[in-house]
Amino acid sequence: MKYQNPSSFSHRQADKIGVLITNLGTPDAPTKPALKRYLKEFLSDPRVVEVPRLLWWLVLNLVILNIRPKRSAEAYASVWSEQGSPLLVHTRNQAKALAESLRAEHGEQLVVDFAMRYGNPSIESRVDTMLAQGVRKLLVMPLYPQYCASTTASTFDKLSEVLQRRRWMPELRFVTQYHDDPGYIDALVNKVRQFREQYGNAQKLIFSYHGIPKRYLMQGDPYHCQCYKTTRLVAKKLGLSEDEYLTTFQSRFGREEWLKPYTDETLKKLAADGVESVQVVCPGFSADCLETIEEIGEENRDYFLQGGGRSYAYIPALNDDPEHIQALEALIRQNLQGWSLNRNAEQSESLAKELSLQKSGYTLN
Ligand SMILES: C=CC1=C(C)c2cc3[nH]c(cc4nc(cc5[nH]c(cc1n2)c(C)c5CCC(=O)O)C(CCC(=O)O)=C4C)c(C)c3C=C
Ligand SMILES: [Fe+2]
Ligand SMILES: [Fe+2]
Repeated sequence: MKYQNPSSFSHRQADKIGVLITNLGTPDAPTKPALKRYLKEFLSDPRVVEVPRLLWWLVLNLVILNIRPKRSAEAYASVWSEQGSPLLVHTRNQAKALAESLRAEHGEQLVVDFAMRYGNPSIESRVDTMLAQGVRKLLVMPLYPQYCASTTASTFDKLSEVLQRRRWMPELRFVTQYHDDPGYIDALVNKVRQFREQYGNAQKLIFSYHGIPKRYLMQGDPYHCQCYKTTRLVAKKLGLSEDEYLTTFQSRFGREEWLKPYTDETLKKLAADGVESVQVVCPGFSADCLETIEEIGEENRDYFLQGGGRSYAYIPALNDDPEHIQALEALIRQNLQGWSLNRNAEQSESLAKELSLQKSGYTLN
């Protein structure tokens, strides 16, 4: 069937509102075959690698997927816990905390879940579960504070690809960014403050964001500007002067130029210039993952300390900190406005009355 319906659909279901938070995704296991599957899906996305398809197919399948999975599997193994990949664990906890606080107020009418753009749990599986539960209004919120076509728009592509194959699509809302949201900014400010109260200050606070090719910025992607604005708002609230903080970009991939200054080169230079202490915060990552724990927490620490620096600290992501959950909850409420959450009994009735199938002689499976 070209257009599918959820198998458990029933006209007797009351309408529900769904909130789906998403993140990038992660391999199913820290192994070479799992990494090959994950990287193939991720790096085949034309929103991520904007290169002519045939050329990229050859490079990806003949070179990258024969080299990278082994190296990446080793890196993932170093951050993996008993519960799984950090990104999966934190995102699951975020969804659980949001479900608890939102459902405490709105009850069964609201369904909260999470999905991953690549790998599992897939957007397709979670959207189908929601449709089967009777979700007729769906709010999707990718946990990328700064908009980027490679992440935010790619999530929308996937969502619309799934819904293109469904008979009954829900009403839809999609959050594209929250880089300057006051709740998000305050959560970051307090995270840095609390860290500094406990461990003391550093000469420099580095705001490190995931990089993208510079080409994407030149072609109009607002990501770079939104990163700088997040930094500026946080630094201002912290009362930092211009020489006390920096914005940098990490996680380069491939040979072309990415957004500069690069985090690793900056840390090497700071050490060489005699800076003794730095703290690094990664506001673009709503959850700790390989790129923060291993790349910032370990690899870049080594660059700085081996280059002559004396003190290096990574300030963890907001993860499921109560203040982060509150900020996300406020954003969700804001975006649910007008979707009546406290419907009266009459409105909550199912479609069973209007479509009295038995009476008209139809049966639906
Ligand atoms: C190839 C190009 C890539 C672009 C463009 C890119 C943009 C981008 N990525 C994130 C967030 C994350 N990326 C993560 C891992 C990761 N990213 C790339 C490549 C690009 N990212 C690769 C190949 C990998 C896999 C890891 C590896 O093999 O080295 C992660 C971590 C996932 C995890 O499981 O822990 C996140 C999160 C953003 C926000 C972004 C653009 C703004
Ligand atoms: Fe990435
Ligand atoms: Fe900019």
